[in-house]
Amino acid sequence: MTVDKHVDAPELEVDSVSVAYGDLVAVWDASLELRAGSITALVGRNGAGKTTLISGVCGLLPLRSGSVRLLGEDVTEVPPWGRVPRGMSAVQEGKRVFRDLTVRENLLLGLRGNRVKRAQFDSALAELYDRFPILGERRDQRAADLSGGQQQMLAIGTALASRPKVLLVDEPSSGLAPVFVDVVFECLERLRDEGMAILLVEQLVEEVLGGIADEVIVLERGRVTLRDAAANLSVDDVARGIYSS
Ligand SMILES: Nc1ncnc2c1ncn2[C@@H]1O[C@H](COP(=O)(O)OP(=O)(O)OP(=O)(O)O)[C@@H](O)[C@H]1O
Repeated sequence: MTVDKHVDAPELEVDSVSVAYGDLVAVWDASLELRAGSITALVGRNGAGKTTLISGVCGLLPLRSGSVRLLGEDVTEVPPWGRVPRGMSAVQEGKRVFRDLTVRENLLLGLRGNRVKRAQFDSALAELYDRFPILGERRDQRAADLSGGQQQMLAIGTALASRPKVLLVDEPSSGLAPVFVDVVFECLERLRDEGMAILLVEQLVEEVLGGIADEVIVLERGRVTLRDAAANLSVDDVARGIYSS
């Protein structure tokens, strides 16, 4: 019998990545793997390097060393816009939506930015409204008039326009009331259950361990200090990882 060696291959392989701002190295030698149908949470205190790592992985910041493989292909030298059609999409921190545009206009920009063909706009929008009914109901309203949780859903919906296999999400709970955090996390869990590989930067350690994460990576002063299945970890373990150095 022939065994397909790609069956268990990770969707994303980040190998010994370092990222610097000039002389300041903010991430040292970080490695991680994302598998289909899983959520990996990246935790660490403020300034640990979480956003820097995610920016290096999606190509917004150049790597000082190391490599990134996406669906088996080395994309280390591929610019961020070239990674999107290859299957990677990112949601940056702070609900990056265009507040003065309507929900529909925001989603259309996402479709255009992701090079979806014009003839497919209607079906792609219908798919997004199906996934997020509240966005469908409010399609003609300005994004500024949505709640924080709905704006975060819109940001995620825009990132989904390219039908990514790998989704990087930077602190989607930031600034949200707990009820909206639940809604956003449910949305991420649904995407995971549909087979997406998700890297989630998150400060809410209890929520991360309480169900949403399959794997947890702790980053401290730019270095990975702990990496394990969420089921094997307690909040204290993670706190020790964060405060060990
Ligand atoms: N544009 C920049 N120029 C120079 N240094 C930066 C820049 N952005 C971040 N840093 C530094 O890099 C380090 C890592 O910052 P980063 O934003 O990645 O941390 P973080 O873990 O995402 O923090 P937070 O949870 O506060 O968002 C910090 O020391 C920060 O001061």
